Amino acid sequence: MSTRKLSKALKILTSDKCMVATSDYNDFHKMVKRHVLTNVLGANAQKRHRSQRDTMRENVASRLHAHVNNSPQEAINFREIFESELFGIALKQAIGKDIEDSINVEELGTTLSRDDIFKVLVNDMMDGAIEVDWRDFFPYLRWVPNKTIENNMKRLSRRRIAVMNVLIEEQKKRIASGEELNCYTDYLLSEAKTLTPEQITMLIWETIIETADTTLVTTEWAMYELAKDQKKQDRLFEEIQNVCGTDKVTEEHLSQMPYLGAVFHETLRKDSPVPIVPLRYVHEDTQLGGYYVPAGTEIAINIYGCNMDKNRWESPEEWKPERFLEPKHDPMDLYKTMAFGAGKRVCAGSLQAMLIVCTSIGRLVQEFEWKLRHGEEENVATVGLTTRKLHPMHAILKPRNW
Ligand code: HEM
Repeated sequence: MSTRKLSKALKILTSDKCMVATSDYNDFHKMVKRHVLTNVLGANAQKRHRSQRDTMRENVASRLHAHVNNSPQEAINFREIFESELFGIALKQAIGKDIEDSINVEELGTTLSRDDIFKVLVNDMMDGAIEVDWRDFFPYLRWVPNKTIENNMKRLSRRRIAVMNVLIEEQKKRIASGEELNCYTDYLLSEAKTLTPEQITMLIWETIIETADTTLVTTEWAMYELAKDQKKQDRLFEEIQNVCGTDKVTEEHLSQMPYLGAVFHETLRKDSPVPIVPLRYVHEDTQLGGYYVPAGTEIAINIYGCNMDKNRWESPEEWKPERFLEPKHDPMDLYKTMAFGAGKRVCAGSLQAMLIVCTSIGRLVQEFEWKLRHGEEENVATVGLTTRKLHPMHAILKPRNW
């Protein structure tokens, strides 16, 4: 049951399954998953991209300090800063560099700023992915035209491809001038000879959208929970002080900080960023948990439901990192909440997500005391394909002396 079935909207937005995450389970999937792990997301690739993550943490910390220095009483919109820095990492991994100026997209007859590009490549696509075409639910009526949704998806897709083509053309010129960078574009252009230009464009874009969203969602929820619960935040700060002393939190410290790991896992459990695994499609008759599952069945795995099951978790509605400190939990086991799925289609980005989320939370709590803005506690609604907070968290920060 390792293949995917897509909605009409997703078929258009993924250029008919032309991504690792949405492809059928076949040779194409195996090849492109190997490519993304080799150059971007696998353990060795992540070592090579290490300095980008370190730079990101420094940038986030200094932007937060700048805000506190200028307006200490004013609540900060954490998402604005974190999202922008995360997009920077996504671009560096994908095309080798961040976007500093605006770019001219001739095909669209316009010039786009970095924020506009983020919207075209990430936000518009996330919104498009949850467009509901009623024909998905009544396949025997698929012949009835529904041009509004179809045209809208085609427009979004065309804009995304136009922007990606400009970014990739710039990199081709750079490579032709003799400047090579450690990034997915350089790798695919030189190694993936059997892929078409359209496939290469889609695969490069895929790493951008995947880096830019779920990691933000997880970090924002974790900071919300910590800012809401002073005692748990103090406990984490104490652990950071004991382990890091006067050094800044780095990736080397992670294995010595079980409470930080527990904060990560508990956030994935209670605020699962991908609450339902992208639909799996059964391509061969099979057995699952003693049940016969015929080929052609679509399976939706409700991770949120599993993680809120009272028979498995005590008081599941409470955010309690302590539950992950029990000896039965191995802190490096990324799959105890199933937040990253499992099996052949397991998330390829779990290591990157863990490294960025954990070190960011550690550094943010090391630098500042976090308190939610008045009235912020009630803002728990979510919106979108992932569990993005509907209202970005606003917190008041107080620099710590450490
Ligand atoms: C906390 C952050 C993240 C969560 C919770 C998450 C969750 C998931 C889930 C549930 C799946 C489907 C797994 C299945 O069907 O069993 C998935 C697939 C995938 N994810 Fe993630 N993800 C995260 C971060 C990332 C990042 C940062 C990247 C890459 C930059 C990424 C890349 C992928 C890819 C390529 C797949 C498709 C794998 C395949 O189909 O073989 N993910 N993710």
